[in-house]
Amino acid sequence: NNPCCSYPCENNGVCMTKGDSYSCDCANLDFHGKHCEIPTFTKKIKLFLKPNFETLHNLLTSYKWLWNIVNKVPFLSNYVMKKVYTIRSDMIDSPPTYTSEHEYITKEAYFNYSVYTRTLPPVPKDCPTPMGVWGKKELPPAEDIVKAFFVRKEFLPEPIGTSVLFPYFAQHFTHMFFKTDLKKGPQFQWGGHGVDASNVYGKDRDSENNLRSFKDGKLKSQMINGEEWPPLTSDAQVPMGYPKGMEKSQQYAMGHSFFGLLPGLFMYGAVWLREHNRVCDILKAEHPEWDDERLYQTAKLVIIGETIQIVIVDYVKHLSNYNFDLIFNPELLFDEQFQYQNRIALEFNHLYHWHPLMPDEFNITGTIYALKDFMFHPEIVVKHGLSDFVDSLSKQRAGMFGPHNHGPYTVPVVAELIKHGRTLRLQSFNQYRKRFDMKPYKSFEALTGEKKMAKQLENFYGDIDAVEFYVGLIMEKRRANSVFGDSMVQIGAPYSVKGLMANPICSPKYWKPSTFGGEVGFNIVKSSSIRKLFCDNIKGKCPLVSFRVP
Ligand SMILES: COC(=O)[C@@H](C)c1ccc(-c2ccccc2)c(F)c1
Repeated sequence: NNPCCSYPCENNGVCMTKGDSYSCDCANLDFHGKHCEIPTFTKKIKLFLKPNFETLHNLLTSYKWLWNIVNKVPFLSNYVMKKVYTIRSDMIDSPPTYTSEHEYITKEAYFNYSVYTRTLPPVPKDCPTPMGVWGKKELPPAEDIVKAFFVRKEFLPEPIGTSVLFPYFAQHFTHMFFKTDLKKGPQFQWGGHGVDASNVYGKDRDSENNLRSFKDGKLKSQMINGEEWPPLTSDAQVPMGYPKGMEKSQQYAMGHSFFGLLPGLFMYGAVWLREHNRVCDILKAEHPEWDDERLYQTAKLVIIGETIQIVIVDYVKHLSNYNFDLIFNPELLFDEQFQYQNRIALEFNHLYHWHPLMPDEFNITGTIYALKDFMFHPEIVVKHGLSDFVDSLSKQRAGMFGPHNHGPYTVPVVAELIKHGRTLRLQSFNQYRKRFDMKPYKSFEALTGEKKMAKQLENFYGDIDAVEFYVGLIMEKRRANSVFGDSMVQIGAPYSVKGLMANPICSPKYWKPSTFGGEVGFNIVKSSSIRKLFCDNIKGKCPLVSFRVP
């Protein structure tokens, strides 16, 4: 059978069968030899000089005094940030190379936008085991894995003090580009492959037109108790997945049909709506001669810019837990070869399933809501007011990403995710470790950092090289004072950084004052932060707005 099932080619060499033998294609790689195992001379030097992940991570998350200096010296902080941009982005194939439908390169991979791209091709169908050659003939039932390792017994709080504001930001932000079209299949998606602010403005022109007021560039909204909120679907006809029996007066219209489900998403929908309309007022004051369309389109670009700024300096800064202040500055890449194009990968979608961060109940200024009382009740946010709501989420701890912390409502979601990984024949966790420059784990104990679960995992999978992608991410031991394990950072960071910096607004032709309505708009982008996003849109005293509990 297929000799490529054992993945004999190292360093991203491409395995090609020839009858029942194989050859490794090492073209355009810094390696050669039968298995692309021999580095070229220059590569040897680079590999020697490359600091290993462990040292880098420890350096970045300790030595506060050192980073306080680096953060203050632009020459140094810009140098470090440019390294982060280039090293991370270079890990992503651009143009995209594989899809879930073929284990070899096809023209589909480039021209078919309606599927997620794949960083590693699917395991060939004619292999001895689901993971190639390792492990058992059959993978254990997903339900058994979930029951044994994922189900929450008691809420495990996130160790560094992440607040519930954080996972809701993650969910609202990533629903811009994680839009699986399950009717067609788990490899199909209907998103725009990047930060396109479709979570605010809707998925297509039709939805956009229904959400716009067509006055002064603004989006439709309604005033309730002196605060600005999203309109109702009776006023803005966009598809919102509300359950049948739901009261009409609670059916709010937003950019994504899913956002009516959770008040945390409604909160972000509301604050971005206010921010868009606030920016329109500022732009109109600057350009009284501009019509509705120009105000709308320019405000939209400002919102995209604000989103990327906030994601880098607040959101990613928090989850990386680095002492180094991350910077959003596209100019750092202007003297590099850089592809301003992005394609959302299936693996990025899978790794971003952070449901363990969600608690089972929410404390909003003393009122406790069980998750089931939260769902499809966006009016809770209106009742408490935006200020008290964001303040409460900033004070409540999020859950830890790891084993035994999936709440009951998320168990079916994660079981389905594991099944999708199998349908789409994702390669093993260790294969992805190698693809992202990490050493594969040699034992189950090395992966989990303990004995009990390692033994159980071994009973299920038989071989460490047969552990599935998402299971590996969940079971991986976490480093001290980190939100995630090494693999989540090392695999997620390239997708994340590429997705942010390859946005068109970061390209030289876009990244200039005139794109954002002049210096005023440009400065709104550069000075935005999660705290400012809320405080600029809440009258009176600003509440606590933080991804970390006090
Ligand atoms: C040097 O490390 C990095 O590049 C930092 C900035 C970094 C960047 C992005 C992530 C990240 C990982 C998973 C999902 C979303 C973001 C991350 F965990 C760390």
